[in-house]
Amino acid sequence: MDELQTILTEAFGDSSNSEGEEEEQFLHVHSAENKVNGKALTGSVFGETHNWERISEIDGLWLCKDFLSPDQQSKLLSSIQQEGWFAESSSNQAMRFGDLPGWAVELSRSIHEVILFGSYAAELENCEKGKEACIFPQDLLWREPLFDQLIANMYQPGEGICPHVDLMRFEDGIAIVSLESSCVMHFSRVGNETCSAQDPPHKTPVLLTPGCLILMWGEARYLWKHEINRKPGFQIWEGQEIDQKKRISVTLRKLGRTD
Ligand SMILES: O=C(O)CCC(=O)C(=O)O
Ligand SMILES: [Fe+2]
Repeated sequence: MDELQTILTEAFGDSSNSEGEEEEQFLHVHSAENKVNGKALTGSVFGETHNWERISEIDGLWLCKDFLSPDQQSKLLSSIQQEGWFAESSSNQAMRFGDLPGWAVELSRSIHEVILFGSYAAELENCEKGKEACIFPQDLLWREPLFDQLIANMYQPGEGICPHVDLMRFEDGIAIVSLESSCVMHFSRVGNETCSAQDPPHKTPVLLTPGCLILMWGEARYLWKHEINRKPGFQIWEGQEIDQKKRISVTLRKLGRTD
């Protein structure tokens, strides 16, 4: 068994013997391959390669565009649909605390795995070291549970979310999975607000495509606001206005301790 597989097996157990077998398992570890000698390293989870991108302007902001395959996205969407949260047109948000639904536990586990693979790949490639290269700090990655709160948001075309920093009641280390429509999420530094049209605050755009995962920790979580403005004229990427559809996102966080 190769080294990476050993680490994963130690961390998660044998994936063929996973818990919650009554839940449909929409994510599985199919293969793990690495090439320690060559330059190329393929960290593969669910039989696919995952690429991590660091948003260089913002410390602690990471994007994994290919987190979920189209098939995995459909399965996740149907798990969400089965919850019935968005059955009524008036409802566009659902929150769960504590014990998360089985599919969300599985999603958290997959997030843990892709971070672990990505971190291991970066270490083997021996590229950047230190804080800058860290996809997710170890103390956050290994906390138990990784996440115990979820919000599912559904946005119709034109709907978004105002600039905000997530509440302090949540710990550091937040994950957001995007489904259906692509959108641009903008990040702006806290304290850089200006109302002047001549001097608008600098915003960093990040394209969230269906199936992508973003992680926010440290500065990205505490010192930057994030927003999605889907009003006409704001969803521009590479000079083109994004064709908006309904969008669903799943945000996973960990409640802070109250003691
Ligand atoms: O829908 C999203 O992608 C973002 C959601 C969000 O920022 C939040 O719920 O705090
Ligand atoms: Fe947020």
